[in-house]
Amino acid sequence: MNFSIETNLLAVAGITLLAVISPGPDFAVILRNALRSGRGPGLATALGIACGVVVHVTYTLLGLGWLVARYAWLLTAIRYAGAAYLVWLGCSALLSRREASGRPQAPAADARADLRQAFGNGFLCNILNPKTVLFFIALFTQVVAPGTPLAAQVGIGAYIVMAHLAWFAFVVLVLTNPAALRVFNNWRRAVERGVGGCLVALGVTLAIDN
Ligand SMILES: NC(=[NH2+])NCCC[C@H](N)C(=O)O
Repeated sequence: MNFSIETNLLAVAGITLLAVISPGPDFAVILRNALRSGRGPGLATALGIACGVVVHVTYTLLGLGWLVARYAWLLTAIRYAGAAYLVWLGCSALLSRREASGRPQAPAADARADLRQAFGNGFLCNILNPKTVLFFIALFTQVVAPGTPLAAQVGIGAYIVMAHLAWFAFVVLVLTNPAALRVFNNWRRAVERGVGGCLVALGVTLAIDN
């Protein structure tokens, strides 16, 4: 088959958008952090996710995807670590006692710690998702390589990073606008429990799903 580079780029653009937008662990952790801690930590979570994607893009561009095929235990290890992390995030949302989203009067040091923690949540959640690992390997072996010029491959990587950042930042901005927060504040406990339950369910599914 002889796909033109334009066809390939369109395919990559479309496949990426679908993968980014379809709800999964990253989406759940964005919900958890934006609703719990507000806009700043929500955006820090989105940035963490995007940095996780930078890592996926980097090892894929370096041609290290074959490691996962060669050492199957690598993917298994990522899967169990990711599952445990999601269950932990979910349980902490289920058991959370925090008040008022965004905690406007939080001391500066607390606020910085919140941002760092939120960034780490997004980063780890993304990096430990075996489906994202497989997404990159499949995309770069089936659609991008081997004839695609390196500059185009780097451009595709940058596009995938930006697509994650833009989508998840957009979700955070929507969730933390005043109207949405008013609704959320009336249902705070239920929503936090619901999101926590989803995270635990995603973790358990990841652990038992082959
Ligand atoms: N290309 C990917 N698989 N990206 C990460 C997954 C994004 C997915 N929509 C989620 O919310 O978890």
